[in-house]
Amino acid sequence: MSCPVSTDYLKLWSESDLIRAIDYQLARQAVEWESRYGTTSPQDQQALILTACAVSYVLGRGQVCLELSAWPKALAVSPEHLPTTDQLTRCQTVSIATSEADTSALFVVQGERVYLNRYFRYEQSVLEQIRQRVSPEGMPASKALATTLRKLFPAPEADIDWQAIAAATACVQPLCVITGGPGTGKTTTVTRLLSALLSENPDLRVALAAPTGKAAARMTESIRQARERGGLPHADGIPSVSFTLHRLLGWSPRGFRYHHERYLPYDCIVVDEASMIDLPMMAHLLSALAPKTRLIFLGDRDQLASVEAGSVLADLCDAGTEHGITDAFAARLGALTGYDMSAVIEAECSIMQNAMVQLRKSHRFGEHSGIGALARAVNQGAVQQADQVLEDPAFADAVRLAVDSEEWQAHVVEGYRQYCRLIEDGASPEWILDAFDQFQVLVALRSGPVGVEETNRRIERLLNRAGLLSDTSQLWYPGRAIMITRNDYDVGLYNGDIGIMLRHEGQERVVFRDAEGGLRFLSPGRLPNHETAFAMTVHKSQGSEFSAVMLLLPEKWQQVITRELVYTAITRAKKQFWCQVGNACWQQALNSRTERASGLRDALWSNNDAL
Ligand SMILES: Nc1ncnc2c1ncn2[C@@H]1O[C@H](COP(=O)(O)OP(=O)(O)OP(=O)(O)O)[C@@H](O)[C@H]1O
Repeated sequence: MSCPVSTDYLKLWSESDLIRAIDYQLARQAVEWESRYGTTSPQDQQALILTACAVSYVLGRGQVCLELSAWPKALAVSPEHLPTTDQLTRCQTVSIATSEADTSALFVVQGERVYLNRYFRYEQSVLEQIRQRVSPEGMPASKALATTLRKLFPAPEADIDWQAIAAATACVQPLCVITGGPGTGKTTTVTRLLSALLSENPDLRVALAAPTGKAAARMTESIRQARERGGLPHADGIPSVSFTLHRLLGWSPRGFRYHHERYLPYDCIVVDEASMIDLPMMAHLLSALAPKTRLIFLGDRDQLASVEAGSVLADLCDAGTEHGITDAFAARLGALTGYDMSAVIEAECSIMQNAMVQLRKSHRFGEHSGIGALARAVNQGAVQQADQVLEDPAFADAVRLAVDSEEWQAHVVEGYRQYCRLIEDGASPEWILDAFDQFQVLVALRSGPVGVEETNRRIERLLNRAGLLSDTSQLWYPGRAIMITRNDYDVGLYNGDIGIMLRHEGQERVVFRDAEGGLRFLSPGRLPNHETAFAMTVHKSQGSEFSAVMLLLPEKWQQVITRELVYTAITRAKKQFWCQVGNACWQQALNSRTERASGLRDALWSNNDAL
């Protein structure tokens, strides 16, 4: 941009969808608020307009703050018009007047980072809680803990069993992160470690939670299976249901029931799919914990971050790096598990290092799994290696389809055939819901020829032409699969919940699974916001798994198509993964990372005093 910026100019940007209406509104309001506190130079005013717009714009893209060195490319501003550090500092004097007596700064500037005040406070609150909770050497434990852990994780091998280390860490750290890709044993480990904690204290009050209803339901099921496999002592103390985080914290339109003045009534809380937790939710969760409540996060640091702003899990894991820990903590873990931990001692440790364990060995995807090999290659951005996996006939479970072929359509018809048959036969709703989980089409974008809306229309037409679904030109027809897109606490449906339209007792009903594994039948008119779900975006698929996944990417690469997005899509598949993507888009996707600006990582690294 070469001409000076004015709010009128931003209005034009907003009207042509370059920025969001809310970005323009914030810039306009900033100028209004600023004018109450005296006049500034036109240059300062321009810097203020730009800063307000850019901070809001990056927030809409999941970034907690604006980093001056990473000015958003979409806001094409020539270097001479970029705000200077001095101007930013002066921007801090702009305040929001909530009442005559009460004003608070609109922005907080920290070096090169500019935050909206509220987000700065969330970040500070998370940081403060982590500093208070992570303990350099861990909490004291009973003498029996080592014996219990060695029974639960028997036969020390030559190589360190990181599941045993993760369990020991979570038993002695008030806050702990266990990260790992699919099938690395996060659920198995947490089930065993809960058994160990319950052996220490049979009255321990445990809660299980996840960010979405779908993820909570999956956690319930995984924990049930792990309990059944385990034959674990005190397994009765492990809950058989999981909450959504909103439900755990007692959210209502009036606010949260549990907060810094009324703590959650649990001694230990396990949160699965923690990569999906955004910064405001993380701040609420941490502040609602009693000082002695233990918190265990499970998640995959390499997955896409939350849809809303923040990438807290990845930030915590980045501050934990590899398996390095302090010598005192290594001795502690060694005594608990029987492993020699001397090889992983690091002199310089961040505060998170003694509280984060990464599981690397996948027990689901062995050496011969194409899905596992592809996920690893994509994660490393190794395009050539990923291509080899996709082309190697030995890896039949990870296959690339030619862009101009109609092959994907044949797979879609096959993928949904069994599901459609069950609909036609009027099979039990449980079977139908199970059949729907067998296959899923994933896309990266909302609009365009390979966007979610158009792809759903194409799939409906395909299934109709194949004689598998009828009446697909109607809004509601038997077999229409929908996904809820907004939490509705009154109806009890949550973002990501999947429902299927059926004829039930002579009525049109949409069937959902509830958190306890039962069924709910609702009339279509009662549903909160929803959309057709034969295809869904990769973002919406987080927290779900399917037997087979088909990923459709557009020919032309777009900024949202990153390595993390492709990795998340691949790791939704349990048995089969197909993707249709052109070379250029594939290469660029694997070479692009999702950038998430935040001050958390640096702050966690800089606080070494406690260690
Ligand atoms: N140490 C182990 N030895 C053998 N099998 C294991 C081990 N740990 C886990 N498994 C098996 O690997 C599979 C995946 O384990 P689990 O569900 O605990 O992984 P996860 O990391 O929670 O997976 P997801 O990311 O899908 O939630 C299960 O069948 C489990 O029994």
